[in-house]
Order: sequence, then structure tokens, then C-alpha cells
Amino acid sequence: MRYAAIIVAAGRGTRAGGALPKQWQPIAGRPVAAWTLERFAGAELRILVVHADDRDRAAALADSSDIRVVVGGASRAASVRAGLEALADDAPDRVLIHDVARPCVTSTTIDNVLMALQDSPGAAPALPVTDALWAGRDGRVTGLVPRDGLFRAQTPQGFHYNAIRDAHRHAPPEAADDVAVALAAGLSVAIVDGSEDNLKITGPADFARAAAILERQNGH
Ligand SMILES: Nc1ccn([C@@H]2O[C@H](COP(=O)(O)OP(=O)(O)OP(=O)(O)O)[C@@H](O)[C@H]2O)c(=O)n1
Ligand SMILES: C[C@](O)(CO)[C@H](O)COP(=O)(O)O
Repeated sequence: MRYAAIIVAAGRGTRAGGALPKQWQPIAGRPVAAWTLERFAGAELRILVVHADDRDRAAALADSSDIRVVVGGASRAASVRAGLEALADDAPDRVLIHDVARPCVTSTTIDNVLMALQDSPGAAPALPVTDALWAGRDGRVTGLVPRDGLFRAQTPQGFHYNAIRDAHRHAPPEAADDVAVALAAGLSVAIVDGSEDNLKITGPADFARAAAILERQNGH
């Protein structure tokens, strides 16, 4: 089954800070984006979606003929759509859409998504919420929120390519993830096991967390 990977990397990493957007900052000796790209080396084609200002940085990482650099958009959804349209002329059967900011994703998670796509038009990894949930305002708890049936979504979010391409063509630009786009188009999405290692580098403290996970995963 042919699958392509779209790695969305056109964000500016505002919450993470630093001299460069987070995806270009080094962890465990390499740029974040290099680690993430490597995790999807099993894909037939990898589309790296970047900000126009980062094309040169991305080209330096595109050291293989199966990596294509595409310019993204002003929202994550717009960047995903740019990646999907880049695949339209030679459509894959399946597509996995992944945040560049999640460099610690494992082959187990990727394989779980691919396997679930044998029986579902969509599949994505998630973790059940295990902490109590509160509502709060001005530093005070204002209520309790039931956690039953709630999950913390991760990526890669995988789909039958034609279905998600069509869904994104009609999606609102503010969709937080691709599962939201899929559900809006009436697609069924299976939940597969996520991993606490599959963190998204969001704030400054996440770089060290991700580096420690990568070093453990690589036996250092
Ligand atoms: N216009 C955008 C915005 C986000 N992303 C990507 O979507 C993923 C998840 O977004 P987030 O973690 O919020 O990254 P940033 O938008 O860069 O972070 P911030 O909100 O702190 O600026 C990231 O891999 C990011 O590069 C993208 O490709 N295009
Ligand atoms: C796509 C995502 O990683 C799933 O948890 C998340 O929605 C990205 O959120 P962000 O605010 O764009 O980082």
C-alpha cells in the first residue's frame, strides 16, 4: 500500500521562543525537523511543508529524492492543504499528516495508524485523559469536567488520500487538526494507541524533554 507523509513545518514556533522557529533548532545534535523527517523514511514520498522564509533551510534537509519541499499557509490547515495538493498529480493511496514538532514519534505509532487504515478512512493516535479535569477562571476552580471518553490527540493523523484531500478542499481554515476536518466531512476516524514519548515541542522546556527521549530511543 503506497503511502505518503506530509510533515507540516510552516509554523513560527512563537510559544517555544528562541532565535529560530522551533523546527530548525537543534536537539540531540540535529535540527528538530531532521529527526522528524527520518521517522517517516518508510514513506514513498515525504512532503515537507515550510514557511516561505525557511525554504533554504528546508532544502538543506531535503537530502533525498523522496523529499519534496512545499510552501505552506497562514494556518496549520492551510499548510496541510498545500501538502495534499502537492500530491494530487500522483495520488498515493494513504497519507499520514504529522507535526514537525513531534520528532519522537515511533515506528510503532506510525505502523498502528497504517494498520488501522486498512479498515477505516481515517486513523489517529491519542491518549486517554487520566487526570481529573477542572474548569477555572482567575486562578480559581469553577467546576469539574467529566473526563470519560476524552482523549489527547497526537499525530500522525492518517487517511485515505482522496477522502482527506476532498475534505480539506471544503474545510474551514481554523481547523485545529485533520481529524476535525475529516469528521466535518463525515469520515470515520479510528483511535489508535498514542505514546507519552510522542510529545509536541510547544514551550521552551519541551526541547530538553524531547532530547532526552531521542537519546533514550537511540540507546545513548
Ligand atoms: N501556519 C502553520 C502553523 C503551524 N504549522 C505546523 O503545525 C504544527 C503544530 O502547530 P504548533 O505546534 O502550534 O506550531 P507553531 O504554530 O509553530 O507554534 P506557535 O503556535 O507556538 O507559534 C507544527 O509542526 C507547525 O509547524 C504549519 O505547518 N503551518
Ligand atoms: C495537531 C495537534 O498536534 C493534535 O494534538 C494539535 O492540534 C496542534 O495544535 P497547535 O495549537 O497547532 O500546536
